[in-house]
Amino acid sequence: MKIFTARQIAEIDAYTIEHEPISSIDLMERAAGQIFKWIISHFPAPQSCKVFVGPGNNGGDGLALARMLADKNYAVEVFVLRITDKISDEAEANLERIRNLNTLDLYEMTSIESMPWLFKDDIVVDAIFGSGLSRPLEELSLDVVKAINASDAKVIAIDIPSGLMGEDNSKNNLRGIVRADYTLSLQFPKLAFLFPENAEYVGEWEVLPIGLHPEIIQTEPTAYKLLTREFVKSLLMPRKKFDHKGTYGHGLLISGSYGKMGAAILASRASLRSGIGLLTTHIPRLGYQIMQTAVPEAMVSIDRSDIIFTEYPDLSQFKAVAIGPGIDKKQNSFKAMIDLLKEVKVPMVIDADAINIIGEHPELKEELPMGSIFTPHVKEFERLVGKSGDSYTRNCMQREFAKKHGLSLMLKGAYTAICCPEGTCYFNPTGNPGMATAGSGDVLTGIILSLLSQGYSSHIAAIIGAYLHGLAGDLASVDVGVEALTASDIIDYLPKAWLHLKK
Ligand SMILES: NC(=O)C1=CN([C@@H]2O[C@H](COP(=O)(O)OP(=O)(O)OC[C@H]3O[C@@H](n4cnc5c(N)ncnc54)[C@H](OP(=O)(O)O)[C@@H]3O)[C@@H](O)[C@H]2O)[C@H](O)CC1
Ligand SMILES: [K+]
Repeated sequence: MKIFTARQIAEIDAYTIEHEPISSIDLMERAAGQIFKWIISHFPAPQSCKVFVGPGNNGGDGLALARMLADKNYAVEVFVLRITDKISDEAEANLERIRNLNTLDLYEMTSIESMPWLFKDDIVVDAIFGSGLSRPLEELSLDVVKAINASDAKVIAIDIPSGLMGEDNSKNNLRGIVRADYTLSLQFPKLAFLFPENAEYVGEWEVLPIGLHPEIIQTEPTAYKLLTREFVKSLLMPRKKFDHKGTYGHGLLISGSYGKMGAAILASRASLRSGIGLLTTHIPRLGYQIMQTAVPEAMVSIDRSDIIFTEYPDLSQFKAVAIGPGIDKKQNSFKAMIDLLKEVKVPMVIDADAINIIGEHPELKEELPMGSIFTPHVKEFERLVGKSGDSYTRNCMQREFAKKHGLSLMLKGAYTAICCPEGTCYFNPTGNPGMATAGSGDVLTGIILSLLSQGYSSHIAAIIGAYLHGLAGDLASVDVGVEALTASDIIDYLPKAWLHLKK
């Protein structure tokens, strides 16, 4: 699903009005109708509804919604914030439609003195500002937002919480943003919904389709996309009857150190559960027996060191290489890593301490094989790319790094972001907080190595890998819950995740 900027949404809106064709007031009626349907299905018993309305079309949506709710016997009070003399034509028309209705109460607010008391059982509809917000809130709108946030009422934001910018909130006044329980976004999610620091404003969010024109949605370019099952499924390569294990590639996993052999086991098992033809796992000598016992399907390559990674086998037979899970940052590992980066010609997955080694030796960034995939969590990301004060800026740095070095850079977390060399950033919707657990990243590395070895191109392997990993975690959490979920559970649910994805 494409994610557009506020400016693009306005263009898509205008295109729809011209080419469907539909009048803009009817499009607003359609948007309000969708929100109305959502509210009556989630809050079916008519109850007290206080609708706060701003000067633009977001306010217009709120006014049309107020009329619909009043018609359905909800006790509706509408508060029109007189912030400026300007009011959009559609908001004005919807204001006229309710001005003489006796089914609702209409108030004009010129100061915070007329702010009503908000009760716990009230539904507050936030229709003050939408995608047309151009600057941080001040004066009356700021005061109203603070009062809404101080209440216990259930807050439903239309399109986007008022005060939140669709993309960049690095210079915003964070005290002037509505903290919604639910955000009902029209047709597309906003980029800001996918950043962790905005979760407290957005609450639970849903996208409500309002029938914007499919032609422009398809042709309008965007750098941001939210993955869907249909899209990820469309990337899968079919398996053919006469395929053999050579068809699905031979991958090399460099993993494990003294005390961290579990990482090698987890990544190997995940790789084997994701369709790889042959897997060789290179480990320090001490791990030999445990590896052969725990993962009999994997071949083992033994390092001369008992405890760390210091060398690697002949690379000619491998279609892809993964390095990082459970290795250490010792000097000899660093030396072996330099040699490996210079020699390797196939795509690589670079994870964990392998990322940290590169972060500590920035000169290595110039050696990175094209088509590599980096899979840092936020701390590793900072060591590799640099620090930033907010997620939007971090995302810009991430996209820039991927483009500059010609590689895929995945930032792990809720809505894992995968930035590709050509500039697109995909966000992954699968996964849950139970997956923030030891070994979860090792499993992901194993899955991606497996996909690369099977011949998927780097960014596609990263996309399928992230989606599948999160899906396995989601399916596991249904049965084991989020607290008890372990990395081994994610592996155990990979078969179900594959079936679910291909359904
Ligand atoms: N997705 C769609 O296609 C549809 C969306 N709809 C709804 O429309 C809004 C967007 O409407 P728009 O009128 O563009 O924007 P707003 O409602 O957010 O309001 C813009 C007006 O507010 C002024 N403004 C902006 N920031 C501030 C501020 N901080 N303080 C005071 N005033 C502010 C702005 O003035 P400018 O000076 O910036 O020009 C505008 O006057 C969308 O979110 C949906 O809810 C349609 O209903 C259906 C189709
Ligand atoms: K809003």
